[in-house]
Order: sequence, then C-alpha cells, then structure tokens
Amino acid sequence: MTVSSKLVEVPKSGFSSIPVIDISDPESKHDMEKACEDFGFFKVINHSVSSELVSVLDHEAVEFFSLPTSQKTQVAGYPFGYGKRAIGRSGDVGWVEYFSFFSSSTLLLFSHSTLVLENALLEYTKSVRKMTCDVLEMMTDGLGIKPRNTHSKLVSGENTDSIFRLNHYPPCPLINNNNTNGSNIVIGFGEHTDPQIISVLRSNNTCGLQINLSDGSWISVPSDPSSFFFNVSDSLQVLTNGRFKSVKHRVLANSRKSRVSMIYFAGPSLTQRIAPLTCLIDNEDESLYEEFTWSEYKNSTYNSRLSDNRLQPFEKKAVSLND
Ligand SMILES: C=C1C[C@]23C[C@@]1(O)CC[C@H]2[C@@]12CC[C@H](O)[C@@](C)(C(=O)O1)[C@H]2[C@@H]3C(=O)O
Ligand SMILES: O=C(O)CCC(=O)C(=O)O
Ligand SMILES: [Fe+2]
Repeated sequence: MTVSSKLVEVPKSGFSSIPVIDISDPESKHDMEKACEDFGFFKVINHSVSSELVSVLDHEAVEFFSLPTSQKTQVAGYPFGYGKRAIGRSGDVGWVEYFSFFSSSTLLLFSHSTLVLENALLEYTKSVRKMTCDVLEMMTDGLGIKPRNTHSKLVSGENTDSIFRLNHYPPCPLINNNNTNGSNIVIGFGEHTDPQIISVLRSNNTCGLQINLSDGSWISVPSDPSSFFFNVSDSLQVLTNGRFKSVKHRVLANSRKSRVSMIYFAGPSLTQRIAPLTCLIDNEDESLYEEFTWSEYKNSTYNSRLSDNRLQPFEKKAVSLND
C-alpha cells in the first residue's frame, strides 16, 4: 500500500488565527457563532474536562499503539476496532493507525460484542459529552434559537450514535526534509468533512491538523494539548441551512514526532430527521437540503470516499424558469 507525498500548498493571506472560545464566559456565544459561520472550527479553553483524565487516556493510547502489530490486529474490525493505513472501505489510505469505539451515553463498544470496561474511556467520553452539550447550548443561544437544548438534545439521548476514536500518526521516514522545492508532505488522514453534528478533538503536542479556508488555502492548527478543537460537521451544516460550515480538514504526518489524537464524533440517533430548522428559514423554499434521517446519511457516508462531497446528493436542485 503506498501513501502519496505531495508539495505543500502555500496558504493565502487574510487569516489571523484560529478562533479561541472561553466557554466559562457566556458572552463567548457571539464569537462562537461567528467562528462557526466563518470557519466551522474553533478552539475551546477553560473547559471542565479533567487534565488527569486526559493524561490517563493519553498514556493508555500510547501503550496500546506500542503493542506489537500481531496483538493490535487481534482487535481489528470495521467500523469499530483497530485499523492501520486503510481508512474506510473505499480505498483511502493514510499514514495512520487507529482504534474506534461505538459510544452511546451508557457504554463504549467495539467489535459488536466486547464491552470495554476501561473506566478512563467511559469517564472521558462522559465528560466530553457534557462539554459538547454545553458548547452546543452556547451556540444555539448565539443563533438566538430557543430552547437552548435544540441542538444538544440531539446528541445527549440514550440512543445517540456517536464514535470515539484514537488516532496515532507515527513519525514518517518518507518525508524528505531536504527537498529543494520546499518541504514535501505525507498525508496522515486525507481531506474530508465529518458527517456527524460536531466533532471534539484533543491531541498531544504534535501538530499536523490543518483546516481548509473558504479561499481553498490550508491553515496549520498549532497543537495545544490542554484545549479542545471543535469541528462543525455535515449534519449541523444542514440543521443551520448552510449558515454554519462543515469544515474540511486533514492531518499531515510528521517526520520526527508521533501524533496521538482522541476524537469524539457526536452523532444523533439513527432515526433522527435532519433538515434545516424551521426557525432559521422563512419558508420551505429557502431550505437548501432535502430532509434525511441520520441512518440514511450514515449509509451513504460509509459508501463514499473520504474527500467526497457527501452532502451533494441531498442538496435541493435549483428550479429553473423553464422547468
Ligand atoms: C472513507 C471513509 C472513512 C469514514 C467513512 C468513509 O466512507 C467516509 C467518512 C469517513 C469518516 C470521517 C470522520 C470520522 O473519522 C469517521 C469515523 C466518520 O464517521 O466518517 C470516518 C469514517 C471511518 O474512518 O470509518
Ligand atoms: O487525528 C486527527 O487529528 C484528526 C482526524 C480526523 O479528522 C478524523 O478522524 O476524522
Ligand atoms: Fe475528521
């Protein structure tokens, strides 16, 4: 399996820095709303997730990924379990290995049958879910929508379909630091948007994550192990009728350092209807998307390539005067 190495695209100007949201300050709702409109991405500080919990999980992740491949492949599986290089089922590859878990409000599962009793994992996802709900409530407030739990209730019920994933990007010897055409890159996790409602990412001190701006340029996100990065995902873009942007992002491998990230993909229940909120549109004609259930969207997602525009089949066709 080969992993491609390409030239870096130089980011265009006009971007100052990643929006930083202090969630201990209720007034941050305005900055959060703007960050979701402009980038679909922001960093959260002053959160309540315990740093000890994060350190324990970080340590466990490093331990797990240091095991011999033969041991890791004993828990291989898709969509839940261990995987290496192959991302999804449609031929995407990256310089990455990972471990994914199904996460509901009460349990963490992988490989359909094994209950992972790791307290650190359960405690971490519980705490991150709570922070996610707080963030979604602040965001809903920022949009002027009532009630405040309009979005948070979608990801907090018993039957929600969320994923927790550990990614490990080992140092990559394919990166040639002496390349005279500028540095070259190796893709760790190719460009994509996340399909769920919102994703919550925390990483160790190794950078690599990049987000794509509306002008097409890639911006490197400086690592910050004590903060969380929030991505607006496809379903939230639909719920807000395109007002919030599902951010395209990717991860580049590093030549010297390992990157370990932990991501909570907050999804709704399988039967949840996803359509623009009626309070954000004046009439049905303004809706940019056909309604779908999360189950329908998930099925179409899991048959797609990483870089596909998964929302396109659900966009409403413009009606021409000749129709
Ligand atoms: C190529 C793929 C991997 C992915 C499922 C898909 O067919 C398209 C979406 C991908 C993605 C991106 C966000 C998350 O990492 C993920 C777990 C998800 O829900 O959608 C992955 C899927 C995956 O790695 O299985
Ligand atoms: O590992 C990372 O930092 C981001 C990976 C990612 O975007 C994903 O798993 O969907
Ligand atoms: Fe992602």
